[in-house]
Formats: sequence, C-alpha cells, structure tokens
Amino acid sequence: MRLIVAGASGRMGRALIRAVAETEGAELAGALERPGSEHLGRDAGDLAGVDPLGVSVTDDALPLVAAADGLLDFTAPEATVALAELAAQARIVHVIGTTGFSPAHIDSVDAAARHAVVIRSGNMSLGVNLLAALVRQAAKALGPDWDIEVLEMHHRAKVDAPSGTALLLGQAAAEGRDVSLAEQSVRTRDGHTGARVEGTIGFATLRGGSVVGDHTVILAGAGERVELSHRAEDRMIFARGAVKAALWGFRRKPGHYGMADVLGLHEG
Ligand SMILES: NC(=O)C1=CN([C@@H]2O[C@H](COP(=O)(O)OP(=O)(O)OC[C@H]3O[C@@H](n4cnc5c(N)ncnc54)[C@H](OP(=O)(O)O)[C@@H]3O)[C@@H](O)[C@H]2O)C=CC1
Ligand SMILES: O=C(O)C1=N[C@H](C(=O)O)C[C@H](O)C1
Repeated sequence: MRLIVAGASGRMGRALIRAVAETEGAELAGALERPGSEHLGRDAGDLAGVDPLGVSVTDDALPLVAAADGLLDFTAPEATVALAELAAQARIVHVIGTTGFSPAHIDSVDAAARHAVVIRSGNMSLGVNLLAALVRQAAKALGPDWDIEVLEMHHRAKVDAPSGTALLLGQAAAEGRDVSLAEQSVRTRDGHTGARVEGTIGFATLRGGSVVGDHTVILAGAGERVELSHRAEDRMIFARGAVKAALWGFRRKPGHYGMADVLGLHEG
C-alpha cells in the first residue's frame, strides 16, 4: 500500500515515516510539509532518522494524492480538513490522528467520508482503545453516584485541551451511562464552582516537559475509588496503529471508521 505522510517533520510525522518503513506491505509514497517549511526537499528517511528512502519532502499534495493509496495525517484541524477533501476526490484511505477538532471540522470530515474511507481516532494505540472499552463497562456497572473524572498529562508543546484521548475516554464513559457527553461534561473549574453536579463527567488537563501521553479515568464512589490508566512511553505505538489502520481500510467501502473498528473491539 502506497502511503503519504502529512506533517512529515512533526513529532508524529517522523514516527509515521519510521513505521511505514518498517511495515511489510506498506511503502512511503510521499512526505508532505507546509509551504515555506525548512524541510522541503529533504529525504524523508533522513528526516526520520532512518536510511534514505528516496522520497523528498514536498508541499505539493495534489500529485502525491493522485498516485497513492492512503494518507497518514497527524497535523492540525485546518490542514486535515483540506486534506480530507483531496483524499475524498482521489478515493484514497485517510487516516486521521489529528485532534482538537470543532464540530464544524467534524462535519467536513463526515462529508469526505461519504466518498472515501476515513479512519479517525484521538488515539491510535491498542492500549487506549482497550482502556476505552473498560471505561464503558465500568461506567455502565457503577451508577451515577460514582463521579467520573478524566485526567490527562502531555508534553509542554501540545496545543489542544482536553486531549483527543481524554475526550474519547469521556465519550466511552458517557456511552456506558447512556448519556450525552456534550450535556454532561465539565471541561474547566475555577473559583467558587459550587458542589459537583451528580452525573457530570469532569476533565482535568496537565501540561509539562516531554510527557508522551498519560490518561487516567477516575470513578470515585463514597469511600472507594476505581482508577483506570494508560501511559504512552513511545510515539511509535500511535504510528504503528495508524499504519495498521491504513492497511485495514484499503479497498474497504467508504465511511467514517474508528480504531475500535480496526482493532475489532466492539462489544456484543
Ligand atoms: N491520534 C493519535 O494517536 C495521536 C494524535 N496526535 C495528534 O497529532 C497532531 C500532531 O501532533 P504532533 O506530531 O505532536 O505535532 P507537531 O507540531 O510536532 O507536528 C504537526 C505537523 O503538522 C504540520 N502542520 C500543522 N499545521 C499545518 C497546516 N495548517 N498545514 C500544513 N501542515 C501543518 C506542522 O508543520 P509546522 O511545524 O510547520 O507547523 C508539523 O509538521 C496533534 O493534533 C496531536 O494531538 C499525536 C499523537 C498521537
Ligand atoms: O499531542 C499529543 O502528543 C498526543 N495527542 C493525542 C491526544 O490528543 O490525545 C494522543 C496522545 O495522547 C498524544
């Protein structure tokens, strides 16, 4: 499968190039960066710290998309929405790891998914997607008198909050309780907030240093607490998940899929 990596010089872009290079059945067909990037023209393998791959970083997406089978995209919401349109026109698989979307961005991605395979998840690791299934189960088993809080910590360069993973875990908890996350979530607390409202799902965000990604879902009852955690130690877990998703999506029918589809983690 011929794969393009968007945001090639980013933290995830470099990991994705390495993951494509190490995966049988996948081949790097292009490496994209934004116009004016200092990395344009560099060999992608060189950029990612592996052997040269004979693929130069370019800002010209159109010819790459026309000749590839899939696009791995961990960039930023505006870039992802623009790439979704191109990927849909070319009917290639679009794997989206980007986080921080607004509802309008998601609508655009949904529109693209009517024409091509889109696989989008706030976290492409096996561990977090398994954790989401466990959170859904725990939230279902424990009533609304158990307070749910989602705590996350990431490196100092992360620009969106709460993380895509925290929202994914909050969504799993809401599904377990059969409530709407949008209606129940409390994203910030400051000042005289009043007592916690029963049934709400809280989020707390920490930023600092080089933390790859830590998430804990706390279910706090009267006199006891359940904590379900995941700690990412290496970005290759996300990159390998993204390549796996692309291979899974190849020649599948158009639609907006998630990692639970790829990993076969749906209950029932
Ligand atoms: N789903 C998952 O499993 C994971 C998701 N992520 C998400 O992936 C995204 C990227 O993370 P990370 O690699 O750490 O971030 P980086 O900032 O290191 O990399 C982002 C890359 O995308 C490029 N980019 C950003 N905006 C645009 C734009 N408008 N047009 C074209 N290129 C653009 C950047 O270029 P430039 O440097 O020039 O701005 C950079 O090369 C984030 O949303 C993050 O939350 C991260 C890890 C795992
Ligand atoms: O920006 C990151 O670094 C990460 N982003 C994703 C998120 O928003 O959850 C996934 C991972 O935690 C790393």
